Amino acid sequence: MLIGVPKEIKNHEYRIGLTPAGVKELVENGHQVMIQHDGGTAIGLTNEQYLEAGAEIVDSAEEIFARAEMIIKVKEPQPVECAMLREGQLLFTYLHLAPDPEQTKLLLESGVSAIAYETITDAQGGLPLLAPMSEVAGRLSIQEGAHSLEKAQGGSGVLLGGVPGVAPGKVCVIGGGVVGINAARIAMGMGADVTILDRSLGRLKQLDDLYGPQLKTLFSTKDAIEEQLKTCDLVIGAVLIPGAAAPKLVTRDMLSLMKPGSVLVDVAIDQGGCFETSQPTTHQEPTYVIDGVVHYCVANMPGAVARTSTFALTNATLPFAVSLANQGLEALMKNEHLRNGLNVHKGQVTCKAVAEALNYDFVTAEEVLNIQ
Ligand SMILES: NC(=O)C1=CN([C@@H]2O[C@H](COP(=O)(O)OP(=O)(O)OC[C@H]3O[C@@H](n4cnc5c(N)ncnc54)[C@H](O)[C@@H]3O)[C@@H](O)[C@H]2O)C=CC1
Ligand SMILES: CC(=O)C(=O)O
Ligand SMILES: [Mg+2]
Repeated sequence: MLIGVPKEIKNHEYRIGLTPAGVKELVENGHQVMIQHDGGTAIGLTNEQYLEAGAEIVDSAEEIFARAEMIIKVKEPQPVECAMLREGQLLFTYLHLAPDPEQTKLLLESGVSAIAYETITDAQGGLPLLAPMSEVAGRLSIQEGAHSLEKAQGGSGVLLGGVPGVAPGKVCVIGGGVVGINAARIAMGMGADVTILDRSLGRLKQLDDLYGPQLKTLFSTKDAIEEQLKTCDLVIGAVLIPGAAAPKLVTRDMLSLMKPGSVLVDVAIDQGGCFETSQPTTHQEPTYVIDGVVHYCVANMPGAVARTSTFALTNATLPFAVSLANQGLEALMKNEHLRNGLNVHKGQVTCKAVAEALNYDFVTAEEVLNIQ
């Protein structure tokens, strides 16, 4: 198969869809890979390294989109990229369609078969291609939150770890999945006072078993969240209902419960955000203030640490990319977990949560792929 990897064009997005090692593996499987010129240069992955791995270096995104049978990316295609997709082509990337009617419409119009990293599943009920970026974003959320608490950033001036004789800052993490546990781990490492909330008692038990009394666990209700808002310095939004728009767990009214200069980091912003006042921001201008509360809502957080993130992402995507390259759509027919990634196929929505969020007819992947 001829595979194309364009340079990412989202604001301050320096990740790339394949590392040179990933290219080498695909080439060894008998495939051809095109990498856009300087696609990885910003993170030290040079054109020479890609050439050595067996890639063809191609000057323009236009040529890559025109020639490739499968496009491998990181972020959801931007409108100019959607315009270059076509029927019969595979798109393998993050999509986050539920909160994004415009992109959904463009993908449907293109006829492309779009497989979203974030809805591919595994046998344990996890999301193996979302997990590596959730690990990055979870860890980064505390780094960004700590920075946003600084006075010069509009924060209250609290040091999360405190110092001898001064209490540490309080961190509340809403959602105890992959983002949540990674955020909690870093916050505890910095010496903060950390509470984590989830609606899954099983998950809270796991977290309690792992961290003991150093981590406080709470069942997530409106009341529990309101109580936390009154005392917390930093709140991390880390909930997910797979494929669906995030539930709004903190309303604008509830901001008045918070101390001035407190910080909300809404990691769930890529699914629309779990705070009512969240609006997607960029690495260039990551924060804004509403009712005295600093909001950090960057939808591509791992792009800030693009080198680490690119290696972590390719580690997880590569086995699926190889399988798609070897078998095309057959790979989806054979593997139900990969099939769960199919969101859009030849003008139809094949992810139930996306169809429900955006009012489209839902057709199962089995139906569109003619699986009996
Ligand atoms: N902004 C960014 O750059 C990035 C954003 N993300 C996003 O972060 C979010 C979380 O991802 P993961 O941790 O991987 O998901 P996950 O599925 O591992 O964890 C989500 C957790 O939320 C819990 N939950 C659901 N409803 C809840 C509620 N009402 N209250 C408390 N907990 C609730 C679930 O029980 C689950 O434990 C997703 O929207 C994901 O797309 C992930 C990576 C990067
Ligand atoms: C998961 C996601 O949206 C990201 O890594 O940018
Ligand atoms: Mg989007």
